[in-house]
Amino acid sequence: MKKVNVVFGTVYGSAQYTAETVNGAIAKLGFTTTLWQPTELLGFVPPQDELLLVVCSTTGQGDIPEDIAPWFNELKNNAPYLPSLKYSLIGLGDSSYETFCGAIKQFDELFIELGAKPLLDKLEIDACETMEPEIEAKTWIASWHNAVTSANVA
Ligand SMILES: Cc1cc2nc3c(=O)[nH]c(=O)nc-3n(C[C@H](O)[C@H](O)[C@H](O)COP(=O)(O)O)c2cc1C
Repeated sequence: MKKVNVVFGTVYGSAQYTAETVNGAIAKLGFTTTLWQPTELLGFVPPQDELLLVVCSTTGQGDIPEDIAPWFNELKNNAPYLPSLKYSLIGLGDSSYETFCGAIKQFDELFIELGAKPLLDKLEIDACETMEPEIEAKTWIASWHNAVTSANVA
């Protein structure tokens, strides 16, 4: 089975808890996972023969949290070409902002620029609708697993 890299960006900790929960759920499915701390990410170029899952909240006005912003900027500036990379995205946001889940949308645009391919539609979790984003994310992992299996990339 492929290895899975789980990375997260957070301000108040919800995205971290969500990332920890999905990391556990993916490991339970039999995948080998690495849960990266945002501080460890500088210099990390996602290996293209492994899967990438980004869990990220939005701050400011559609902005990327400060903890993961250096990695985002590094990827943007270095622009590694990653045509074989399959990525998945979970965004945490609040639909009372016009820039709902703006950070995960920025990640989506960045990975498309780098040539990477989304494994399935991103999940956007709305704080107006749930206080427990990790539960929605854990349910979504079933779709993620289906996509991995049907794309035959496991
Ligand atoms: C100061 C501030 C600014 C925010 N800006 C946005 C935003 O632009 N778009 C959005 O969708 N959510 C926004 N949010 C909502 C957070 O993304 C949401 O509450 C999320 O669950 C927080 O996750 P975290 O604990 O991982 O940081 C904002 C929240 C705060 C407190």
